[in-house]
Amino acid sequence: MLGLEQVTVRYGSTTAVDEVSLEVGGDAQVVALLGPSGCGKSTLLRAVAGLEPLTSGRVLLDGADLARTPTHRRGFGLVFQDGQLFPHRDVAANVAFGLRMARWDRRARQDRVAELLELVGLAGLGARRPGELSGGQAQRVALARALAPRPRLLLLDEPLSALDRELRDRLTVDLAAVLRATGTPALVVTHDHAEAAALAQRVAVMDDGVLRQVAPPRELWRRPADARVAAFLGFGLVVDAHVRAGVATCALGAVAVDAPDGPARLGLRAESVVLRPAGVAADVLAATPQPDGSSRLRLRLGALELDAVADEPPAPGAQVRVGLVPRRVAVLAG
Ligand SMILES: Nc1ncnc2c1ncn2[C@@H]1O[C@H](COP(=O)(O)OP(=O)(O)OP(=O)(O)O)[C@@H](O)[C@H]1O
Repeated sequence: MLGLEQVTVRYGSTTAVDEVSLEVGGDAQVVALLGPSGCGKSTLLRAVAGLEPLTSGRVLLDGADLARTPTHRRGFGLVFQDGQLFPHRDVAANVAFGLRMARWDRRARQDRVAELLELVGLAGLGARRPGELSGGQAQRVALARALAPRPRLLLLDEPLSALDRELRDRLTVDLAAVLRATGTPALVVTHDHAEAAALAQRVAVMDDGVLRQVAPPRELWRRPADARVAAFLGFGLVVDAHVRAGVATCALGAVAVDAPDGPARLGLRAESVVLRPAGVAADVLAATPQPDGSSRLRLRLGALELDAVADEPPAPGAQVRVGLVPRRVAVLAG
């Protein structure tokens, strides 16, 4: 179990990481660190790896302080965005690198390399050079290399972000399966919501060096801590509502929510709002076609402007009736 206790990293007058406390392992085997560019995600990961000195705070592994343990003695596996494979060694030698360092004997190395290449779906490619691999294959090799010496923790910094969307979606599924299969605790830095939700049991939202919220993905997207976290998670609009007996009433009508009676704030994204024959009237300001044939609408409803999705695109200037989809509406916690 990795434990961060009030970890702070400063560069001169910039506080890149500000008193972050977090646990990785146990029932949160994979934790995703999600946040906008420049919020301090990479700095935190580098601090855990021992590549960045802490200004204050502690990094603990199974209760032991790592302050005096250099990077190569921490037993962590690292994977970066661009793989950073050794270009002059073949795939098998890349995967075997950590095993050589740890003085595994030849036979054990060969077996482990074969096992890892199989695990990441590259069996038979051991003799290839990195230059002969696709981007996706190279990232799989980087993952195999990091996992080979049975690390105590995996640190992944945007491991899939250099890949195109389709490949990335496929590799996300594979990466989740590999992490589950090996049971290795992992801290994954990403700015991709779908990737965070697919990989992690817990998502930590970081902003301006501070952890704003740590929660399982489902809970995070249903109950963001505040308007700032909600906005980062894609809830572009926050509306006031009143809850009674599990039903919230707001400018967009009534919607079932899991919240106590009283005032509440609802986070809405385009997918939260759909056309409903008996819904609330709104004017269409614009309709943008989506790749799947649906449309994204910009609507005006009284003083509000909001986004919605529609299967059939209405003409700009038309009036539509809209309502809310319960499971796509967030209730802000604060
Ligand atoms: N070596 C450094 N010296 C000075 N400032 C740095 C250094 N590394 C990072 N910073 C600053 O610390 C802050 C956090 O940077 P960091 O790279 O951790 O963010 P990030 O969330 O990983 O961003 P991105 O998603 O763009 O990679 C930024 O303001 C950055 O400019």
